[in-house]
Amino acid sequence: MAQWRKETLRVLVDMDMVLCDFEHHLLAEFRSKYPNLPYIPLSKRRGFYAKDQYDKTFGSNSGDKIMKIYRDAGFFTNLPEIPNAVKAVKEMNDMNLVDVYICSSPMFSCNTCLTEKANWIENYLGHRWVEKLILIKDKTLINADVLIDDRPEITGANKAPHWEHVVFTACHNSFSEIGQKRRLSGWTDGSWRELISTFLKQLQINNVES
Ligand SMILES: O=c1ccn([C@H]2C[C@H](O)[C@@H](COP(=O)(O)O)O2)c(=O)[nH]1
Ligand SMILES: [Mg+2]
Repeated sequence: MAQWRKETLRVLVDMDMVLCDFEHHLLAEFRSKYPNLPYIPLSKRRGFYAKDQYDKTFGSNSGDKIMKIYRDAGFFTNLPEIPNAVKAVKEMNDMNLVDVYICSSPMFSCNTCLTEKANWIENYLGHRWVEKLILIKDKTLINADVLIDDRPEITGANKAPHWEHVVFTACHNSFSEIGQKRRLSGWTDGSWRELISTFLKQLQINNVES
């Protein structure tokens, strides 16, 4: 019987706070809309949901204002790029034996979020990449080797996802406890190459063993 050999490293790359700067844009919009209201500078952001921290710090009126901003049409299309993300992801996908997909959780409470996320990918990465876009609430259901994502805890229906979660450093998680997980601090210092090379070596070892 022919042996099944897995030959490519499948990498999932998240969107918000990995490819696109959700937090920076959210704060800029909040300050421009409400110049007289108190705000949380990015250096003081803690916890995944901005709304939760605004609720706790300034009351739910402030949290509701924050939420309204990211639910408004145009918010997701207009997110700026995380520095060097597009170049790095394209280079990663061009590496021998590496196949990159974009994997993002859509926000169904925002009517335009799905199409805006696809628009962002088309605008920044190009039309071909829209076919590599996976929009799903539960990332544990996707079979891949690596997931690069800023959310420190990723849980879902599959209690033992195949991928290894690498935590991408963002303002809200820089002080979060991440246990044994690896971190990627950004796209500008080239450390993503070493990370992917380590995974590739592991894959080659597994291929030889199988
Ligand atoms: O404060 C926040 C931060 C994020 N969200 C939403 C917006 C997105 O739909 C997801 C995160 O998407 P990924 O591309 O998978 O990072 O979470 C929010 O509602 N509030
Ligand atoms: Mg994210």
